[in-house]
Amino acid sequence: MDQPLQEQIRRLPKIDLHVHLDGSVKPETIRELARAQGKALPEGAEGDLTPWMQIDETCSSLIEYLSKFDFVLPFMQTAESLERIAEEVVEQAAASGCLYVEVRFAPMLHTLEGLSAREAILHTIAGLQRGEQTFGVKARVIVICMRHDSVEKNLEVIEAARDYYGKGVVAVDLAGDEAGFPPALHHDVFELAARYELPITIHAGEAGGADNVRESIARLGARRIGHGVRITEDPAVIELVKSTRTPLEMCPVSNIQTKAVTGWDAYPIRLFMEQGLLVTVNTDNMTVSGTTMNLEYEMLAEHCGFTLQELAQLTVNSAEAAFLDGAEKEELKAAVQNALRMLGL
Ligand SMILES: O=c1[nH]cnc2c1ncn2[C@@H]1O[C@H](CO)[C@@H](O)[C@H]1O
Ligand SMILES: [Zn+2]
Repeated sequence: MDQPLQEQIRRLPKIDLHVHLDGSVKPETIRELARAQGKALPEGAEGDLTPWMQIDETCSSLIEYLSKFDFVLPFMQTAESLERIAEEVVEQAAASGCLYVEVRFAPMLHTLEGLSAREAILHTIAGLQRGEQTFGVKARVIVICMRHDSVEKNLEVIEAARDYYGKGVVAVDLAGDEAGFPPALHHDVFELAARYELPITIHAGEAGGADNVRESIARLGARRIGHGVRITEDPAVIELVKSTRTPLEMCPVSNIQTKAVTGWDAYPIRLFMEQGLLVTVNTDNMTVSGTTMNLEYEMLAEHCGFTLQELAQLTVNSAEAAFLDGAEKEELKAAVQNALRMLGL
């Protein structure tokens, strides 16, 4: 990529609304946590741990992509590890010029050694707050229900999220194996979330079809959609996303890796923008996908011909789509506009 454009992308303000905590752990941190926690790393994991944590070009599906998370989760079962990793996600976001991040994680995945779901949330918020103070990037939590978990377990997650709503938590989500566990299984869970007036985002239209997006908006009350790339399969769903002004949290590098689309040529981001959808661009998993916000924007410039103005518009969209309330949201929008003005954009 030509140097000046890369440099200009670095200076653009950015916002990451879709980044998983457990998919964004620095490899050196896992080595240090393993040592501190007295846990062995698998045989052969002597040098750089990146290959154990990052997917490569041979990835054929979301299922294969999700297998990478098994490596890190054993080291993310303590208060200290959650706080440190959360803080380091904010550090990485700062390095990519982010003004704001919404970091998501599934508390139940961190309860294997005695932490409760509430404690997992509390410590993740504490880590993000430390990161916010140190690196100057505002950071909030999205609490995830896993698709393969029972309704009872996910109702518990919603209860825990509710306790921290407005105290660091901004929304709830549904993630995991979309093809194996359709949205219909989770009606009761998101009905409770809606009753508590928790904002909802749902991973849909990634490893499943456009119907999952329709169902997530119409039946689960989703206010944003994670990915949504496969709404191309049904014009009526595109229309629904448009008429409800539902922002799409697109994650280009991840979507190419999980084969949600066949390749960059088929990546529908430009199509969605032309159709008037509110599109945002995010990392999904910085370590698993080997990406950063800077790299996502560079890829769009390189493969989809995005100009600097078009990239700037994506950040404006993200500020609009953020799960922040009144004054805080206005502040974020103003910060984006200020930063763009300083760049002459
Ligand atoms: O792109 C994705 N689609 C669906 N599920 C995902 C994706 N990325 C991560 N996770 C799942 O979310 C869990 C909590 O962060 C991760 O452990 C992973 O299983
Ligand atoms: Zn995701």
